[in-house]
Amino acid sequence: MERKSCVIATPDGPRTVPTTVAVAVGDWALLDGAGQVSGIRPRSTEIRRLGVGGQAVEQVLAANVDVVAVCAPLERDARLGRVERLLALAWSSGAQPLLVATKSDLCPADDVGPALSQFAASAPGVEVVPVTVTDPATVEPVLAAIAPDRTLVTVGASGAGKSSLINALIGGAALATGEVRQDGKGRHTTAWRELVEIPGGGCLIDTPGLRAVGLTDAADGVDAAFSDITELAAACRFTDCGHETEPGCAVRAAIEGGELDAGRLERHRKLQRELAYQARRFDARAQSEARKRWAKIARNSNPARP
Ligand SMILES: Nc1nc2c(ncn2[C@@H]2O[C@H](COP(=O)(O)OP(=O)(O)OP(=O)(O)O)[C@@H](O)[C@H]2O)c(=O)[nH]1
Ligand SMILES: [Zn+2]
Repeated sequence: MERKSCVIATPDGPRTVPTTVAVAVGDWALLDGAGQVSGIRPRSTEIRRLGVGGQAVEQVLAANVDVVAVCAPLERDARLGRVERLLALAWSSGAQPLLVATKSDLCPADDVGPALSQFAASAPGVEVVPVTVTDPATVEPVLAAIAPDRTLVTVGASGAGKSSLINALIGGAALATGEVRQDGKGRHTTAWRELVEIPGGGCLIDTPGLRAVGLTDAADGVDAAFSDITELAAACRFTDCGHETEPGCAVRAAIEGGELDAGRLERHRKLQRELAYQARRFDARAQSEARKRWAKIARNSNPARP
């Protein structure tokens, strides 16, 4: 997405400047003599998703992020597929994911333990932090993940509590948080992307509500997000085991032994199918563009043709 101007942070505060290159929030901008952005420093990490509307184009949501805080309300039988998809997005960015279980004050006491266990099983290798904005001490582990100079981005469904978490982290009301609609569907409360400095060191990026996240080129991220299944599958008798009825299947054995949730295997399959589908679409788009380019070259080299 090419932008004609962008907002950069300067020692004197934010400034809107023209740009000749596509920039993402978190980029380090290089300014030329005329004061316009003429380049960006190489990115250490990149959070990518499919363009809005599911077009086969990639969109960089944020750059140079160190920690991706996947936000989801703490509840029993939460939408784990959505959490796992965001964790795959986080892993594929190159940043360290963190699972922030928001609004823990709304979770009935009896459900807290089981809900946290479900989150932990959906997030191998990821720290799970329950937080509530009603108790500022609960965000301490998140602050610890940012200090002293790291950048954290929040991702999660609209209404998941991203802006509220950021407010709690900076200890103020810098971002507007929206009222959730009475029908419980929530609404798009943040319409911009913002980079905020935390008084204690580090930076926060708030992205607009991600209702649907299309993964792109995230096979490694999906592998990392499902490292438990990837590791189990390595012990299957057949290297191409489909974990259906094959003999010596370590994945099915883990499900039968109660160590792996059958639903998680299903969700893993679903994400893999989606990735394969997206890869085909990207291929098809690349081929169609190559055809158009060649047609144009052929027309230009033979002006007599229509
Ligand atoms: N009870 C309670 N409510 C919370 C908590 N955190 C957020 N909320 C409420 O949940 C609603 C949504 O919170 P936001 O922080 O605006 O959610 P968001 O993820 O930033 O939403 P978008 O900007 O749409 O992406 C608001 O009404 C908040 O007041 C919490 O810890 N406890
Ligand atoms: Zn198997």
